[in-house]
Amino acid sequence: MYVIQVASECAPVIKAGGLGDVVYGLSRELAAQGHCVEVILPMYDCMRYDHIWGLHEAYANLWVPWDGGRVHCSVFCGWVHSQLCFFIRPHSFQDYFDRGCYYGCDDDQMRFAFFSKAALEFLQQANKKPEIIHCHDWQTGLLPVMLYEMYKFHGMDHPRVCYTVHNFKHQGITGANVLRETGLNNEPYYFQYDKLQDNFNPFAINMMKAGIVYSNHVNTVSPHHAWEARYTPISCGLGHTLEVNQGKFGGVLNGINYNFWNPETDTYMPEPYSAKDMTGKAAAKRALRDRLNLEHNDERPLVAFIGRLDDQKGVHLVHHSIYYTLHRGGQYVLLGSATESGINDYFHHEKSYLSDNPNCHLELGFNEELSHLIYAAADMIVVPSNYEPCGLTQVIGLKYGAVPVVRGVGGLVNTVFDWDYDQDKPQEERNGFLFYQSDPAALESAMCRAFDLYYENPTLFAKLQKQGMECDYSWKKPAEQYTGIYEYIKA
Ligand SMILES: Nc1ncnc2c1ncn2[C@@H]1O[C@H](COP(=O)(O)OP(=O)(O)O[C@H]2O[C@H](CO)[C@@H](O)[C@H](O)[C@H]2O)[C@@H](O)[C@H]1O
Repeated sequence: MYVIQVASECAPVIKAGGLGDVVYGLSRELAAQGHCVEVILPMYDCMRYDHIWGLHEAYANLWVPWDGGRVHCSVFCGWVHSQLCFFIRPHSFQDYFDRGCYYGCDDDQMRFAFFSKAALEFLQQANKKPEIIHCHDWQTGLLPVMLYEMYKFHGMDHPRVCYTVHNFKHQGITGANVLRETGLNNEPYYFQYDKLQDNFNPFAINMMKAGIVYSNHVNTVSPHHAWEARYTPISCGLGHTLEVNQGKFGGVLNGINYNFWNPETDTYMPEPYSAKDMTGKAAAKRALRDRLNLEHNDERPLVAFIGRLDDQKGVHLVHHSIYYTLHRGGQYVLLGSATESGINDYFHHEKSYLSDNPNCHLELGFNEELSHLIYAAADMIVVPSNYEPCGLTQVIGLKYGAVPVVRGVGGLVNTVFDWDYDQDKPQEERNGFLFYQSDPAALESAMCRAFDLYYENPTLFAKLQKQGMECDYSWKKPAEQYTGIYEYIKA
């Protein structure tokens, strides 16, 4: 099958979080299973050009109809670790993708509406005929609208659209001007409740709702989160839209790419290791302690948090996990970045307060290389999220022998099975610790069991680590599920 992914991220060249991992990992696995896969991305000035091989201009003159005129774009093409990617670069005074950041601009909705339109225009002008266009998150929500309301009538009547929601919190809610600029001119038509109108603001359109309404299939990234989205307020106002579209909505659990996330081959670590021989993990711990000036003391378990410092991730519990770890004699390493200034200030303050502590390091920023070393060095990884559509850090942690301590929400309950209490799995298939309430006492109830096992029964703790490393969260099964969805909507 010929599949084109259209997204705002693809790791490692463009990565702000898990979306990038998914677009890359799924594309590679689909290709390995025999499909032809291409990825269309914005060409940001700040992306990791060092991860692109053979970058060259493939189409010099892509003219994109926009705001009653046309915008001149170039399309570059290159390989990101064997994955063929196209990068769209507009030459307009707005400099949509030359902002030194991926997101966070006042006109984000306009930037990504433009990108979606340019992607379709590129497919049409380059005469590409994908059977499936796979769109991700609100940034590409208008693509199926433009496909079925405009481009279908210009010969693109074949592609079917699969739309994946990675995070219901960010929906791309914006005004009617986006419709005018894209050429979706019939405002009263799109401002209907069963079309693009936001469910709560009658004067706004909702780009994620647009993707849900117009795509042939919609999914989120774990079965449990799909259930939460239907039956709890976690879908942030889109519950009724999902109810109406329930026949085409489901959940596919994310995988991770074991070529990239694998302690046996990871080049960011000092020594490789595997479930059979864990000596390399001790070397990673030494390297991390050296790098971050932490005390060298093998008695202390190393606890880590890696992720966006955002309300979603349960920052109040992340904060509590630092002090609980120190109280239990452990070491703590945090790697995270915050976009909200309040949260950012809070963790900067915490960082300076703890700066002299030899058992704690807070690294505030985004650092792919360091994240690999932390996963490898950690004994436990904490994921105390308020909500979590899937979560990748616990799955990566498992592969590196970091035992996950997670809150039982979203995809975390589809991937982590409690060592003491899981009702369905035998103990030899369990891999971590869970808690359910979102308060410090609940977090402690799980962390306490992890620390007790580490201190009181190291042999069993090592067994638990190995069981986690042997779990299979590769992309093989999820990619087969996506192929099934593609086949179904294509028929
Ligand atoms: N400061 C930092 N430095 C280096 N690396 C960092 C980093 N902060 C995060 N990362 C990396 O980014 C990825 C984050 O994965 P998450 O599952 O937490 O994604 P996120 O919440 O962004 O995305 C959303 O999409 C994904 C994919 O569908 C869902 O799993 C998730 O639940 C949903 O919220 C991991 O690879 C992690 O190592």
